[in-house]
Amino acid sequence: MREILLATKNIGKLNEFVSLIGDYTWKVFSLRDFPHLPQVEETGTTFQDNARLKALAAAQETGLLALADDSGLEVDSLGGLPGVYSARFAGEERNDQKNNEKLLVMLKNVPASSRRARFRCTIAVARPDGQVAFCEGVCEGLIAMEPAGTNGFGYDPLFFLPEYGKTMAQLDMEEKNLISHRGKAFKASLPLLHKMLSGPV
Ligand SMILES: O=c1nc[nH]c2c1ncn2[C@H]1C[C@H](O)[C@@H](COP(=O)(O)OP(=O)(O)OP(=O)(O)O)O1
Ligand SMILES: [Mg+2]
Repeated sequence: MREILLATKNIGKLNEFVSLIGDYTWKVFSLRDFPHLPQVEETGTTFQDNARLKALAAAQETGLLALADDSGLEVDSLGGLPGVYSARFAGEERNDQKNNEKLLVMLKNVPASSRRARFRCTIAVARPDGQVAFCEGVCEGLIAMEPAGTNGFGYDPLFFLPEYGKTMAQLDMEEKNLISHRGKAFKASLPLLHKMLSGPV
């Protein structure tokens, strides 16, 4: 059977990928199946750099085809921040609640009309032989004035989707996967996955 390693430590992302992979007849591994792999430092300055670092390390250390995601939130009125630093926005210890609070404070006096933002996701698919390919997905929205909803993770409670009248955290996972940056990037990656699985890994 085809095998793929989902190289993320984020349980929210992992659940979304497992749901996205859904019916495909792949055997899916996660980093929990390889607890002794070293931590990958996300030293890149772009989503692509960090996605490559994570996917390549996982593929080379396990011998499996590996898929990694580097993603984040770009807020126009903050010049694209927190961007590639989204996970570490309020400090190295990575706390979603604190990140959301910091974002609201920074946008305190910003009116609704200037709160445009987008989630961006770059997926890297890497083979143990060092071959890497990338896909991207984007989801446009607005930063809400206060959090709403309990689904999802990260900045979902603050990410308002005008066409739904809901935040991302008020959608269920299937709804989120249909429109999210990650869902779009994953769909775009399917031909790549098939291509990279077709040769000997
Ligand atoms: O759908 C999303 N809904 C809400 N927030 C999101 C989403 N997608 C990314 N984000 C935020 C969370 C985190 O603050 C950062 C990702 O950081 P990022 O380094 O890619 O992921 P991570 O450290 O959580 O896990 P890992 O690197 O092991 O995949 O952007
Ligand atoms: Mg990370």
